[in-house]
Amino acid sequence: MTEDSAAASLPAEQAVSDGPTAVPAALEAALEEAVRADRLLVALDFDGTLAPFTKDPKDSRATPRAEAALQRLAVAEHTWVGIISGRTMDFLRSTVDPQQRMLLSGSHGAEFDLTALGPDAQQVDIELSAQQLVTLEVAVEATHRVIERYPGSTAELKPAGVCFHTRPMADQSLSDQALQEMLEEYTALDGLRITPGQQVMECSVLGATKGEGLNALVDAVRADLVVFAGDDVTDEDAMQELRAQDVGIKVGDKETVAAHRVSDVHALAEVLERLAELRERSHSLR
Ligand SMILES: O=P(O)(O)OC[C@H]1O[C@H](O[C@H]2O[C@H](CO)[C@@H](O)[C@H](O)[C@H]2O)[C@H](O)[C@@H](O)[C@@H]1O
Repeated sequence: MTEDSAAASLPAEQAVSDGPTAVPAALEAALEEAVRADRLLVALDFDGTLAPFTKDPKDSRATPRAEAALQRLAVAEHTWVGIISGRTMDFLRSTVDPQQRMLLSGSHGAEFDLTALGPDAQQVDIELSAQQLVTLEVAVEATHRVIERYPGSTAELKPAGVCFHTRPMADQSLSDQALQEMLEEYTALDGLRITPGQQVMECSVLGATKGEGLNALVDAVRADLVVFAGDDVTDEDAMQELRAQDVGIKVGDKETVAAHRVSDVHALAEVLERLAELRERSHSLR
């Protein structure tokens, strides 16, 4: 049994309840330790972790509680908030962090905007070779072929890839079938990194992972300790990079190497609130 599955099996009254939060006891203990770090990075996936799923990807937003906690953490001393997402940098800049307080890694670790650290900070944009552009075009054509066969499915175009969405489809078994067909189409093509997700099948002509995204943020702020949360398969690439002292939190019930688990975006928002509160308190005592 992992530390947190032990915590999850505790009776409700044994969960720590302090003010508005009810964080599992093992996770509460890990957060109390984490806030003692000199340099703390709080790194988060976006969809399914901060934001509930929506039919149209353009509509998704972090929950108000998560957003408020992130803003508190982003202005806390020696504390940085990072977003490591499959979303495009345009979406992260315009919708997730318009106030430019966060470190951003988009397209699953392929692009970065670290200007929250200062005007000279690193920015990495996506540049594709001629061959990669051709591969991307072929992948987009394959996506449209499957969309024609499955009404309701949609495509989300990205600078280095394409995301095939089935959430708008009413019939779950047809949605599963469509995802399988999309996987087969992408697998038949060379030069693609394929990442299944929550009612999406995504491919990219770049091989970057969220593990690389996380390591770049850790290096940029020289973080002693990371708290990372994510819900999906691609987040496991970042979970795998966590060090002994770091805190990994899985959102939802998918398989994970993380030591801790919470049920959904709302439970994660409570954890972030608690983290903000503990970090502020620990600084006020220094
Ligand atoms: O790494 P993430 O921040 O979790 O992004 C992964 C993909 O998330 C988005 O798709 C998911 O959220 C959509 C909006 O709620 C939902 O419609 C879809 O079913 C989910 O899979 C996003 O649209 C993709 O671009 C991201 O790669």
